[in-house]
Amino acid sequence: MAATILQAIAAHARERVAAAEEETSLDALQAQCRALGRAHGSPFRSALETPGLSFLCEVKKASPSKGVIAPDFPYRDIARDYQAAGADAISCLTEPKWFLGSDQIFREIRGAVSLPMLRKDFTVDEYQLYQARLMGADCVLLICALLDTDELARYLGICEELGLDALAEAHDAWEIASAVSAGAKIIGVNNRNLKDFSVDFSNAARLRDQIPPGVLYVAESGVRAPEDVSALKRIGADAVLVGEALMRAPDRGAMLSALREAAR
Ligand SMILES: O=P(O)(O)OC[C@@H](O)[C@@H](O)c1c[nH]c2ccccc12
Repeated sequence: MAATILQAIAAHARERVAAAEEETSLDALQAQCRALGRAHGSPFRSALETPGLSFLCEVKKASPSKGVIAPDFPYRDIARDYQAAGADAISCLTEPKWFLGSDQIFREIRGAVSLPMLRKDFTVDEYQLYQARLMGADCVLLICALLDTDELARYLGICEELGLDALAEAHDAWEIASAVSAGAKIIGVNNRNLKDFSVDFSNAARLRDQIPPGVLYVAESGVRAPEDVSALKRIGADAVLVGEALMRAPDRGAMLSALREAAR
């Protein structure tokens, strides 16, 4: 079977971890985290728990399916615009090869806004969880298609120790069941299939009932217009993750305001 792009991205993530470990060992990273102490307060989770639909706004220069989305990429200004227009949290891609993100971009945005931040990367190693804590992330992404239930549970345990929230991302009922049994408290259902990048906007709605009460529910990808937001609000999503539509908008603040209006 031909390797999917997801597998290629994951393999590259493993190489990135190996290269980073040459510089700083896992032990050293863990010691730095201990010195920093556990993060307090779960601001990411709290942002989702507030009544109404929360907006997770993504800072993303490129993607494997679309190539470069934002040639001009004033990422700090973009994050500030999101914050000014009422975003509840920011999702920042740090994957360098396909999404043209970086840890440095994350850190700079962290310094520019006060909103909770999701470090969006392809978690394949616990090393990345400690990295996330040290770059000031409030939440990490755990993609169920890359991790079995035991790994998910182990990573969720490390996140708990570090005081990080975790967004477990699923694409089908089976992956949701895995996330639930691993103990995920925030589950995202992606409308985009990461194996072939096709987007089926009804996916998040169709799988809504699979998410148990008490687990926060994030609908991800393919939100283009106010009516998409209203549809996700109707099914009782706690949050929506919007990337490309905001990144391409000539006036990002105005676009976010229009989307938020549709969620009222
Ligand atoms: O740009 P969109 O269609 O609004 O989608 C945003 C976000 O959901 C998408 O970037 C995403 C969802 N899950 C991911 C996992 C890895 C990288 C990216 C993603």
